[in-house]
Amino acid sequence: MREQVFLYDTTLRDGTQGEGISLSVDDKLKIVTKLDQLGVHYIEGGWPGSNPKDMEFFRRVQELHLKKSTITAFGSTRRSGGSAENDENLLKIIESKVGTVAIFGKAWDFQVQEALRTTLAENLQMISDSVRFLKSHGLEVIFDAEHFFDGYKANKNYAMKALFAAEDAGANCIVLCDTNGGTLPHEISEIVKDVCGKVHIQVGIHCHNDGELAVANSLIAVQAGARQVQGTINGYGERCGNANLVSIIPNLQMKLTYTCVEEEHLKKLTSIAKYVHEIANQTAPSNQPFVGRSAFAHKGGMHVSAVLKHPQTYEHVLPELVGNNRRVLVSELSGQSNLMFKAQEWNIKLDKKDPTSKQLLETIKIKEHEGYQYEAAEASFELLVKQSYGSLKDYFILDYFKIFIEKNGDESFSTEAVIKLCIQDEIILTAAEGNGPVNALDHALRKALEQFYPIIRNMHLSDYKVRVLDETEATASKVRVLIESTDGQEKWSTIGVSANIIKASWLALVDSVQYYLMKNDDVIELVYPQKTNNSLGVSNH
Ligand SMILES: CC(=O)SCCNC(=O)CCNC(=O)[C@H](O)C(C)(C)COP(=O)(O)OP(=O)(O)OC[C@H]1O[C@@H](n2cnc3c(N)ncnc32)[C@H](O)[C@@H]1OP(=O)(O)O
Ligand SMILES: CC(=O)C(=O)O
Repeated sequence: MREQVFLYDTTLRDGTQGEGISLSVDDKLKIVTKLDQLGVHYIEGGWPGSNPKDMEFFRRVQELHLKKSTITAFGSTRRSGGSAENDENLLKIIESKVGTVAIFGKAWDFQVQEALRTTLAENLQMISDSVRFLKSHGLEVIFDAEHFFDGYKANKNYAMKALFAAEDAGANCIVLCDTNGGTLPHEISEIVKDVCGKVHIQVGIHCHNDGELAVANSLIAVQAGARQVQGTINGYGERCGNANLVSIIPNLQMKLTYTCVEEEHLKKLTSIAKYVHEIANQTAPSNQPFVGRSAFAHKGGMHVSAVLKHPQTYEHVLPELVGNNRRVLVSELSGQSNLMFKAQEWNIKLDKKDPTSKQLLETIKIKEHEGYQYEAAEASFELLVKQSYGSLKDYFILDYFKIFIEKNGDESFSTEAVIKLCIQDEIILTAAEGNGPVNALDHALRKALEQFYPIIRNMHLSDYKVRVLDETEATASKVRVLIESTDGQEKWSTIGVSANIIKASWLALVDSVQYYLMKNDDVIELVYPQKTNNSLGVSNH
């Protein structure tokens, strides 16, 4: 029988204490909807006594019809020397109309003396008064014992008294917080076990990641008896962050024997992690466990060879179980197996023994040595494979291009490109201006191609990156140009390498256009059959 572990998400509160994370009320409401769909039990919306935004959140969240999640408010125990009934923070919690609240109180004598500047007895009274007050208003009360593990190590007797004060006042759950994030797994295990043997209400765990152990500490706390786990999506939070629920959930559910969410909801983890990164305006780390783009990306030839035989050889879980997917990267570290996998994706039949495959692998390794990086430019790689196997239709031939850059008297520069192409036996000469040489070339190329392939209007370049490959050569250095393009739906990346930045850009640009035309060949054939029935070569590769 699997035991239930309750999830308590604090992305909207502790998560926003992370540097660079700021969420509007609308952002918070969107995240709440997703967490409810995942099946998170508690969602801490914010601190009503902190700011008007959080107060507005608690007003508006009542309009959502949540299926699974309970919204909770956060706050501290009453101020030292005051009364709970008159405490502004506690009154704001009541005003927020939540049914559940988490209040934090000090469990470390050092903190009581240094941060609160009050007596140990008054702190226990603050905990007790605050819990009792909130309970008298009919709330479910979760008591977050701040700095519990440091407090336990410094003065176990006092740390336990803080917990008993909350329990005796009627708290429903006691959460042990590793607030400074420095506790080690074996300490967490021993201390949680001890506490679970001494209190009679549910015990929870709240870990920070300062020792990069927040996930491990949360898991071991559950094994030691904790039944509520607090954390954030993607591990956002104060300093180095909170325990990452996106990793905790599959570990508890797939590796250990606990239930947190319904089995089929595990598949939502990848999309929810991405969604929250997007809303929080954060770059998703590609190596994020379980859900990152690289979490199941295999690069070494040996690994790919084995994974193709059985995924378990280099994967700890199947990617689809958490909504992710397996990827194979191509680089100088590839073997034939990498090529086989990629070719399969494009419906090309490759034979490991075929000399063309061997030749292709050698070409890749030589090109990577020259500075190409195909794992970052899969569209260029696909073109290379198709060209090697003679299945690439060429759409235009470059005769020449010329670029004119003029510096005018008023400090401004003007740039113009002239291009001559052969497209379907016709010679086309176009000129265009741009705000730089690559932009002018792009415009001139499009002007020529649009006459034959109007579909080209649907695509544009969305990113252009240049990397100097050998800095010691200064302006004579080789450069790698990576271009990202999009048609509004798909994105693709292409690459060019040369000591001449214009040439490198041209190579990447031509690949980008060529790739788009190739991907839309059926449309081109359908709409302009008379213009595509010959095959012309572009000497780009
Ligand atoms: C471990 C955690 O993550 S706890 C959550 C931390 N998060 C935040 O602080 C974000 C939201 N905070 C805020 O908006 C503000 O700090 C407020 C509105 C809550 C308080 O603001 P201010 O009244 O200006 O106080 P300030 O932030 O400067 O100091 C905190 C006060 O709370 C007191 N305090 C700290 N912990 C507790 C506690 N558990 N119980 C009661 N009082 C506490 C401190 O002693 C200090 O009191 P002092 O001003 O008498 O020295
Ligand atoms: C309560 C809380 O956020 C902490 O102790 O880290």
